[in-house]
Amino acid sequence: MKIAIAGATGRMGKMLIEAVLNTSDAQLVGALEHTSCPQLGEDAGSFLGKKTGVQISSDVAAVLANAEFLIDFTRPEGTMAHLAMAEKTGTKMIIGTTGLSADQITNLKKASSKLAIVFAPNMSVGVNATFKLLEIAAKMLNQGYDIEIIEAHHRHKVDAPSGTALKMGEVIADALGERLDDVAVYAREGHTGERKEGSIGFATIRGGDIVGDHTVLFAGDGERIEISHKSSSRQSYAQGSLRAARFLQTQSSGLYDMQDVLGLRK
Ligand SMILES: NC(=O)c1ccc[n+]([C@@H]2O[C@H](COP(=O)([O-])OP(=O)(O)OC[C@H]3O[C@@H](n4cnc5c(N)ncnc54)[C@H](O)[C@@H]3O)[C@@H](O)[C@H]2O)c1
Ligand SMILES: O=C(O)C1=N[C@H](C(=O)O)CCC1
Repeated sequence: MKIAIAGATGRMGKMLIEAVLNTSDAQLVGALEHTSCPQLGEDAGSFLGKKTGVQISSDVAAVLANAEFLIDFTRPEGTMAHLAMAEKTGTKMIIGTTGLSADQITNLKKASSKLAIVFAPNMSVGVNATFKLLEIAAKMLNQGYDIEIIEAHHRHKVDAPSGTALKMGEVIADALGERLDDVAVYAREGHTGERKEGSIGFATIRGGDIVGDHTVLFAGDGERIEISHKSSSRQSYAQGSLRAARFLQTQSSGLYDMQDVLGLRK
């Protein structure tokens, strides 16, 4: 698999470069960064003390012309710019960027009529298994349990709630026959009044180097059930992304997520 990495100097970009270099069926063919990145022109493996022969570049057209796959963990505006070029070059995309707007997701859907894309807020196997556990729990605890989603991430994270927390909310709302937009409560402050029955609350913690923790609390009378996932390394996201690339080898178009990649779709 000829793979280019976008956001090559970021937390995920570096993890992905290392994973590609250590994977026998993958070859690093490009490393993208935005035009003001100080490391442009450096070898993409220099942070590992390795020479890969791939320079960090901001030339999206040139990098994508040479790549079968682009793994993109950047920012929504970067991902959209890369997508526009990938549509021209036919480079399949694995997108982990979170915080996309509804319009940006509509653009992804349009592009996927001709381009194969995996787009998922969390590439780890464990989180995607947790989505299934939440679906089962929500169906079993659909009366008398208040649902709250608590997520914690490092101090550098720029979007909230996390894409994973929002997806957990969607999975639960869907299992309960609701639309997340109708039942979500994203913030509480001041005199909020009593909790609205059937709402799904979100709470966000940001601090230190927390890789990513998610807990869904089902709070009933006299008991609480918690379903938690905790990431201790970004490796699980990188390995999931490589699984997504392998999955896309046999797809010529369509928008997929990790449930498709892992064969978990019902
Ligand atoms: N889906 C998942 O499994 C998963 C896992 C971890 C992180 N993420 C998401 O991935 C994204 C990146 O996370 P991170 O911790 O690596 O962030 P980061 O800030 O460490 O890295 C982002 C990289 O993108 C680059 N970038 C920023 N804006 C750009 C633009 N407009 N064009 C091109 N490049 C641009 C930055 O220079 C940087 O190298 C976030 O949205 C995060 O929520 C998703
Ligand atoms: O570190 C981040 O940023 C993460 N973002 C994803 C999200 O928003 O859910 C996945 C977990 C890590």
